Amino acid sequence: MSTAAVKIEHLSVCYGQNLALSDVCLDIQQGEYLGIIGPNGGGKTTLLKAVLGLIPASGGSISICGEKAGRGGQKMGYVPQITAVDKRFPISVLEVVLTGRLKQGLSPLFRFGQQDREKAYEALEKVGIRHLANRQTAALSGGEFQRMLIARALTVEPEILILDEPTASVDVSSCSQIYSLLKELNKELTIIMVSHDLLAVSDQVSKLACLNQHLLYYGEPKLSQEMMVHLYGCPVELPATERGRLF
Ligand SMILES: Nc1ncnc2c1ncn2[C@@H]1O[C@H](COP(=O)(O)OP(=O)(O)OP(=O)(O)O)[C@@H](O)[C@H]1O
Repeated sequence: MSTAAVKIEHLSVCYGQNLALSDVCLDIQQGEYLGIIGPNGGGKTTLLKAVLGLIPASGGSISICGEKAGRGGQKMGYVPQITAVDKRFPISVLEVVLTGRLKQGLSPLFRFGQQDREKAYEALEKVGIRHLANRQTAALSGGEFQRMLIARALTVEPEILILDEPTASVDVSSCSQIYSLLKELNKELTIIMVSHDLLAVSDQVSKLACLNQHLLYYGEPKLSQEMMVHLYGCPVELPATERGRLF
């Protein structure tokens, strides 16, 4: 049997006295496309950050392809949830994508090399915005901006792509383009995506996790009204495609 891409065992994470995650166990297989849903404050971002080794576990453990999380050399690309951007900040698309190549412990004299530029252009090509390389980020649409962030994550040549609400503030047509791109990338990469978009989650992913401090569900991407009440504490309008296959 192959090693799990991400193995989470009895994970808990606290911020001071605030318990954000409690006893979460999850085995994410290589090649999986996992969607994570849950209410605001349910611990979704915290789970992603713990997997990335950005915050410590208070209890339990996480391993990535058999290695303890947080060790150097683990191939994960991260598309963070960006809620506010200062549009006046003068930076081009290529410059943002290149920041994905930055490593820890850089000298002040560091300059990006030819290989960094090649990787950045390759990533831009992959997400379909190479032609925007020299454009200022302030002049991008919401969908183009998200593609740029995905390109940035791809420059580390990840085996696992982790995305936190990649379609927040993106219109319907750009959303569907981003989901097509993710489907394509999933042919080569394991994907873990947090989303509030229930239609996307039920339609796009291969596995679904429902998180509200505890892991309430992990399995086939089917949504039920019972599950929604359990997760959100009230009935939720399910997408039309889901209503047709309620279980
Ligand atoms: N840096 C922090 N310091 C203290 N508490 C935090 C910190 N980050 C998150 N929390 C708390 O941890 C809990 C989980 O937050 P988290 O951001 O992981 O939830 P989420 O499910 O991603 O929420 P959302 O859907 O709103 O993005 C919340 O109660 C939040 O207030």
